[in-house]
This record gives sequence, C-alpha cells and structure tokens, in this order.
Amino acid sequence: MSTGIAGTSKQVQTPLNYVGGQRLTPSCSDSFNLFSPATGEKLRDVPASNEKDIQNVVDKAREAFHSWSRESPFNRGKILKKAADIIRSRSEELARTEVLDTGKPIWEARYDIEGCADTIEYYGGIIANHNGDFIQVEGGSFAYTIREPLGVVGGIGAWNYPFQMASWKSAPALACGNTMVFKPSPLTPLTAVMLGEIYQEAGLPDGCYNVIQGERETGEILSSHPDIDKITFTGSVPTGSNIMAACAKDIKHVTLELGGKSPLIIFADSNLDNAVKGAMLANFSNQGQVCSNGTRVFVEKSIVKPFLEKLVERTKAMVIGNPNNEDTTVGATISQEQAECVLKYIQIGQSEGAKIYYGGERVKPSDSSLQNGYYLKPCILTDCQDTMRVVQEEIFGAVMSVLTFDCEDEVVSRANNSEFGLAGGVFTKDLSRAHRVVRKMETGSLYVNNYNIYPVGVPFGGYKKSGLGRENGKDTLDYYSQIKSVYVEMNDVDCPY
Ligand SMILES: NC(=O)c1ccc[n+]([C@@H]2O[C@H](COP(=O)([O-])OP(=O)(O)OC[C@H]3O[C@@H](n4cnc5c(N)ncnc54)[C@H](O)[C@@H]3O)[C@@H](O)[C@H]2O)c1
Repeated sequence: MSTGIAGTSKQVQTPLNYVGGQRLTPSCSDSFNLFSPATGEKLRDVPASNEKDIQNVVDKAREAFHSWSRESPFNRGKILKKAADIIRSRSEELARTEVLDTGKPIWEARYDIEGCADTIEYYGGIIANHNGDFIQVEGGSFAYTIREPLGVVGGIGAWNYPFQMASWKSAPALACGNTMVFKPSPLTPLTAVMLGEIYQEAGLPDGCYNVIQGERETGEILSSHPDIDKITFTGSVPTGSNIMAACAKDIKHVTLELGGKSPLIIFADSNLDNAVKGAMLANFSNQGQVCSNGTRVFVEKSIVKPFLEKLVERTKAMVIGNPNNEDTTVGATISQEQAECVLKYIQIGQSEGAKIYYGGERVKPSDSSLQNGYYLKPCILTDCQDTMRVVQEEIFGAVMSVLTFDCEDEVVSRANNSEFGLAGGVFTKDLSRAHRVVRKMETGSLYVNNYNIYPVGVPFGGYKKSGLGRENGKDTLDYYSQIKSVYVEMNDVDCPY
C-alpha cells in the first residue's frame, strides 16, 4: 500500500527489538507473521524473543536503573519534554507507520500521536512536584516520606493503540525513575521501537527503555521474570488474570487495563444530535476496537425512533476504505481473525433474537489493492435484551446494541448489571439527574453529554473486572513508585527496658 511517506517501509524492514539503545535481532529461531490489515498482505516475519533474549534485556534495564533512578526528577522531566517535541516533529511518519500496523484512518492515527506527545510532556512537567510528605510528630520529632521508583517495569500492550500504550506506560514509569522493558502486541510491533529511538535522541540513557517482540510465550516469560518489579498490562480480562497470577509468585506490583462492555444511557430530554454523535463516538471510533466503548446503548423508549433514524443517516455517511485517505472514517479491522470474530458475534446476536438495523457485513473497497483487507460496515443491532451474549460480552468491533428503557432506576440497575466496569456515559439536559446517575454507576470513567474523550490529566482505568490501577493523570505516578517513610527522633530514646 502506497503511503506517500518516506520511512514507513524502513520501519518494517529493520530489526524490531530495541535493547540497550539499539535495534537488535533476537537470537532465537521462533517468529510470527506480520500482516497489513488494510491490504491483507504479509509484511514480514518478526523474530520472537525467548528466555535468553529476555534475560539480556532485563540485565540491561537493571544496569540502567542504577543511574537513572538517581537522576533528579527535574532532569528526567527535561528529557521527557524533549521527547515530546521530537514526537511532534516526526508525527506524520509515526502516524503513517501506525496506519500500516493497525489499519486505522490516518486522522485517528494523527490524533493518537499528538495525544502521546501530550502525555509524555505532561509527565515531564509534573514529575518534579511528585514529592513525599513532611509529618510533624510529638516532642519536635518528625517523619518524612520519599517517593522511590520500583525498579525494572515490564510493559505488555494490546494492538488497538500501539504507540499510545508504549507512551502511556513508559512516560510515568520513566518519570518516576524506573526503567522499562516493553512488549507490544505481535499484531502491531512497529511504533514502540520508534519511541525508543526518540527517547534516545532526547537524551534518555541507553537501557532505560527497551522493546522486545513476541507472542503469548514471550509475555509469560516477561511477567514471571524474577528481576522484573512490576508489570503494567493492557489487554483482555483472561490474559490480565493470568498475568496477575504470574506476578503473585514474586509479589510484583501490577497495573491491569482490561476489557469492557460499557453502558451509554440516553434520556429523552437529551439534545438528540449530540446523543447520536456521542453514540457513534462510543461505538465506531477505531473500527469499534476501543476498550471503553459504550456498546450497550440504552435509549429512553419515547425517543428510540428518531434516535435510530438520525443514527442510521449519519452511519450511512461514514466512508469505509483506504485508511491513508484523508476522507476515510472507517479503516480496516486489525486481523482476519478479529473480523471473523465480529461477524460471528453478529450471527449469534441474530440467533438470540436481535435484528440487524444497519450494516454488519464485510466490505470490499473498490481499490483493487485493498480487496483482501479486513473491512467491515459498522453494525447497529436493535431488539436487544440484557441477557444476550452480544449485550454481555465484549466484541471489540463496531457493533452497537440498542436497548430501550422506561425510567432512571431501572436503567441504572441494568447498566450496572455487568462483570465489567471500565466506562459509561449519560446524555441528558438535566444536570442533577446526570450527576445522580454518575454516582450510582459502577465504572472507573464516566462521560456526561459526550463520550471517549481522554484529556491527559484525567486518570483512566476500570472498576470490577476491567482492571486495577490507573493510567493518565497525576495519580498514575503513585502506581510507578513506592513510599519510604523515615522517622527522625529529636529527643532521648524513651525505653521501658
Ligand atoms: N482498559 C484499557 O485501557 C484497554 C485498552 C486497550 C485494549 N484493552 C483490551 O485489550 C483487549 C484486546 O487486546 P488483545 O487482543 O491484544 O488482548 P490480549 O489479552 O490477547 O493480548 C494483550 C497482550 O498480552 C500478550 N499476552 C497474551 N497472553 C499472555 C500471557 N499469558 N502472559 C503475558 N502476556 C500475554 C499478548 O501477546 C499481547 O501483547 C480487549 O479486551 C480490550 O478491551 C483494554
């Protein structure tokens, strides 16, 4: 697929491990295939890292930790801020490479990359203020606390926001003085490595940020490695559960950003145009592959008809096709397997009694080079019931389930009827009701009169099975550091013995 941007094909061909400040081909013979979602063509074999490779990279990260952890927070912050500037200066190349890896539309990739620069700059800016406390105790004695890094952090990412995952994890980790070994999803290995080169150019010492490639086995070795102090993971609930179990053996710290099946509640008094736009943002961004998506859309009965009419009108206008085109709004699903999984869920929904109101089929774009890409038309399901699998399970594709409701108490209780608790949304003009509903919802993020907005200072993470810990915002620094308390006696020791 032609991108018109120099550099993206180079990013595919070069070694994709990044260890001790350089690209490296790992020693082992195992590898996995990398495909382009947009064209279905195989791009290359990617060598996977084994135990020996991981030992080598963890050793490098441990060695780098000794000096990086002693660097002043202010100086660490300066390097991060410089990295943010470099990201902005290379944003088009990064965005095009992200498109090649993920199949997402170019405008979404640009938005992601800009957000990553903001995140890295944000942590660069706030880290100098992440200090301990002074506590006055009796008789003039006192105590103080010191925030210290954890050590070597292992990061494991999913495929829907590859550069963002590497950035959201590495920025707070490095700011706190940790070093990192990051394993991207095997479906999207390219841009995490570019981040390593950007950090190096900004002045990050070699070995502080490293990348290894691999599939489940590589992730398992990393998460059970005794010299890793924390795992920060983004992915599915079953994998998160396995990782937590692997971390239990050595009592490692763990942050888990997992799946969701979030509710979006639309009351009859909403601004209908905004509610329709919100529902689309909550379901169709990034081909529906967003963890926080509000895929259970509860619409108050009296407005279902006009809501669906407006929704279909806007959805029909979405442009499906080449993700590198400026006007494309729906790119390719990540893989053949994921596209089949989404279509299978739609079939299951139909067999349970849901109706396809719009879309839900494979699309072959007219451009002959895209015929084997993984394109799907966004899907709207009606006649849904709370107990259906399409309403209970995370599909991770552009499938919106529309449900109806009569009153507030009923809808809140149904919205909370989920094992997940990542996000939720409320559309209403009645702000008292909005805040009342927000307080009753069992989720980590809530949106009032909008959806899927991620300002850099706002913490993000889940309740229930959707995760542990937070990313973004200043609270995240607490998850990448530990507190040392120091008591200082100012008097003679008072001892009963
Ligand atoms: N909460 C969030 O912030 C967030 C963000 C994006 C995606 N997600 C979730 O991610 C999922 C989709 O991503 P996915 O299909 O890549 O998830 P996944 O769980 O299949 O894989 C995620 C990563 O874990 C690795 N892995 C797999 N098994 C492992 C094991 N046993 N030990 C260690 N590593 C292992 C994979 O190689 C990959 O890098 C969805 O459930 C989605 O909701 C959550």
